[in-house]
Amino acid sequence: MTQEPIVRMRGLVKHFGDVQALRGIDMDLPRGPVGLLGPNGAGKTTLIGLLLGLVEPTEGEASIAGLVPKSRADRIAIRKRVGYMPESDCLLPGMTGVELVSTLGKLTGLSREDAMTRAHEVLDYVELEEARYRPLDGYSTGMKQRLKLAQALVHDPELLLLDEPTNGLDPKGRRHMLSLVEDLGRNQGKNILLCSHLLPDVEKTCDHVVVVVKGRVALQGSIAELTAADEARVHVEVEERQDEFEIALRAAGMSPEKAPTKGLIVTVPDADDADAICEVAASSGFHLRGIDPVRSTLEQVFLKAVDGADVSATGSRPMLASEEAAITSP
Ligand SMILES: Nc1ncnc2c1ncn2[C@@H]1O[C@H](COP(=O)(O)OP(=O)(O)OP(=O)(O)O)[C@@H](O)[C@H]1O
Repeated sequence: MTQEPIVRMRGLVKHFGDVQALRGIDMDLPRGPVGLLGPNGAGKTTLIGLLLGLVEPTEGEASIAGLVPKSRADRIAIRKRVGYMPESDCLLPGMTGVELVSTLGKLTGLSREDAMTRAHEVLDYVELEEARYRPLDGYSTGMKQRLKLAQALVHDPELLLLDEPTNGLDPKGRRHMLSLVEDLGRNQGKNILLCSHLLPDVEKTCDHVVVVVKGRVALQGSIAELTAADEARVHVEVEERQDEFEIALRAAGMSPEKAPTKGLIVTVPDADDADAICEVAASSGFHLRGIDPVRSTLEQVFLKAVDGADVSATGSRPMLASEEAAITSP
């Protein structure tokens, strides 16, 4: 049986004066960890604001687990069922970590005792051990980000909205944050909407992706399906004499190209039907080392989706895997 989508959006439009932040979003968000990707200004934060009832739509409607943010009663119910980790600093100066998390837990409707018990549990989870008793003003950026995640988790919500959780983190802090998000989605079965402009973050933690460009959904689907084997292309390697094999393939009417590292990429009518390549190899005495369907990377899928949109300026589009080295190298 297919599960109900956790979030539904129908005809969502949002204008800020002349700015058309969202231009008609229709989307059913599946359960599990979902990445919300898009260039700066695409409308991601506006979408999250609409889901939380912090922003009113100009047109259309959104719902979370059947609850509608524009209804006041539903907004209160949504607060109990949704955990929100904002991109901006939301921490109250002067408080200790445990005071902040338990206070925000009470605001979601937990009793004093439950809020305190849960605060300790989630602070353990994000590894803020003894730091929990220190004023949060002295926390490092990484500790503050983990504290923000802890407050989003305190009431064990059904849906987590995480807005740029790795923002400002050094490589070690980023790895730690991603391992927590991955654990929440993959091992603890949390529904997550991870809003990010970092493509590798989404690739590591999410099963499903939604790409928003200029206020519209440019692409959505399961990452496995979107990057599934390209039906028409296979990667071929021979034991030796690759150049001669390439010539033999051309003579047989195919158009092989050199693969970026080694081997050849050959376009065939169907990736499962590589018989023609095997026949060329057998008839000319080449020993095949392997024939594998070519998979797309999320990076290629993303670039295809935003084709036509202006993604050329550095910093105005999600970071690609090839650029990840800069943020992952120690
Ligand atoms: N309160 C507001 N008043 C006016 N314009 C706004 C407001 N909030 C957002 N916008 C505009 O709406 C558009 C979408 O903004 P939004 O913050 O939702 O994008 P985003 O995808 O989250 O971008 P970023 O990754 O930079 O945070 C932008 O052009 C932005 O300038």
